[in-house]
Amino acid sequence: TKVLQHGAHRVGKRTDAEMATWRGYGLGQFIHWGVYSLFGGELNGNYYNGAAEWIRSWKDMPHGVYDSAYKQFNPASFNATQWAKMAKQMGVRYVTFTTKHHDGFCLWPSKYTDYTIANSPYKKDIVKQVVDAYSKEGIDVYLYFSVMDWHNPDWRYDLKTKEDSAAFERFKLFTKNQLTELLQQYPQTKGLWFDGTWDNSWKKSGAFTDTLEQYLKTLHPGLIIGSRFRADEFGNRHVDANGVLMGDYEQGWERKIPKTYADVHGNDWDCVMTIPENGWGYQKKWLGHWKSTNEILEMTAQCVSLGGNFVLNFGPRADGTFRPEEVTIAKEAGDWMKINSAAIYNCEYTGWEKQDWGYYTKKTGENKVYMIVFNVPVSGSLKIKPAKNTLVDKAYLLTAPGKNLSLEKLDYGASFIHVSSTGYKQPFVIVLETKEGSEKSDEQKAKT
Ligand SMILES: Cc1ccc([C@@H]2N[C@@H](C)[C@@H](O)[C@H]2O)cc1
Repeated sequence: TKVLQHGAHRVGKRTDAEMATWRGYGLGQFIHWGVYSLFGGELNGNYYNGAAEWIRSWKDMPHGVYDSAYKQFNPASFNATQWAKMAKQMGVRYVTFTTKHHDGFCLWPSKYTDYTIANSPYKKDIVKQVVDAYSKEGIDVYLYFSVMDWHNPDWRYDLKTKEDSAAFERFKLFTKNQLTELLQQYPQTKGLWFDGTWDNSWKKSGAFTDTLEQYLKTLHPGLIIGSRFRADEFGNRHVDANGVLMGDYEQGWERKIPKTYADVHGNDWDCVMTIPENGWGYQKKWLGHWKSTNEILEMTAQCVSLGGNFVLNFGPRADGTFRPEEVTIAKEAGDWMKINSAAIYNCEYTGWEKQDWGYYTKKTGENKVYMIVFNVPVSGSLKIKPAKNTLVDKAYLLTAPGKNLSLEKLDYGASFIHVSSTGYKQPFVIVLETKEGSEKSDEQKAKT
């Protein structure tokens, strides 16, 4: 391994209480809201075929049109309490909210630029309303912050000239100042979700990113920052030159989910996901397929079963209302979570061999394993193969703890759980009560 000045400062997961809370969330909400929400991916009847929050970069979008649109941003009926109650009902344990996206428009009254909500017709501090309302509902708040800032004239994609470097020095100070005011104005914030850090200018600023991260954590002890923030002195991102994660959790799973536990390399991680195929800000027209509630629940179960959190994005309209599809998903997912959240909250990877019917989760130190069943085979026989030195005492539906399901022992320590093969409209949870021990083969039994 190389001796790095600005690589990872910790190998393996954080072991403090704040990170343990983060690890147990299971389900989160992402919200993308800003000037881009005014356009909804459309201008003069033409639709941008990229992600709606990137519409400023569309060749058909004159920068002057986009950069003056904030003068129309006036969500008079915005009600952060309604947002927070919808999120509470959905069963999310944390929310990640866009304070400033790539366009540079600040949803808080930043002292370091005029391009903020304070100079819009709405005037009021949106970040404060969101932080206060969600915290009041008991939902932890994380702030999304884009380093890349298309509005700030000192932003640079690369550092080629002395002038570039002089400008970027000003930009780095601007970034540090904005992050300082966010943490000082909104101290309830539990973490920062960084984006827009892939360009050479930032990759060439490894030492600065290291110093800044340490400064932020000194300013706000316990602060949680993912792997998308830092670069090491060689410009490596997410993992340093020695392959060690730089950050409190792996932040690379954007619109994708790891297939196996090996893919997560023993790190904490979250997956952030859109309901349509792509697009985070409000889009008038969702292109292609959008996910059903059952698909969302399956992604949630898949993430928790591999030790991560699933974070579902909502893109409210410029007036602060949500699309009906989003309201429906929040309601339906919440109804399922009300019954089944024992298999999601504070759950982790079990190490049991994955089966086709769905996903295993378990709580640390509990002699229970949860089966979250999505695909019941035509036989109605669900195969289970406990981890070695683990026996299953009994099995029952989470919703019917008094009624044991029939467990048929098979060879090699496997068993069948026989359930009805039809009639399912949504996933369900089976509880396996476990104990230490190993299956005695017939020969072994015969010997004793
Ligand atoms: C190529 C690319 C860059 C940035 C993004 C941003 N990350 C997501 C969390 C959204 O904020 C999206 O705009 C998506 C794709």
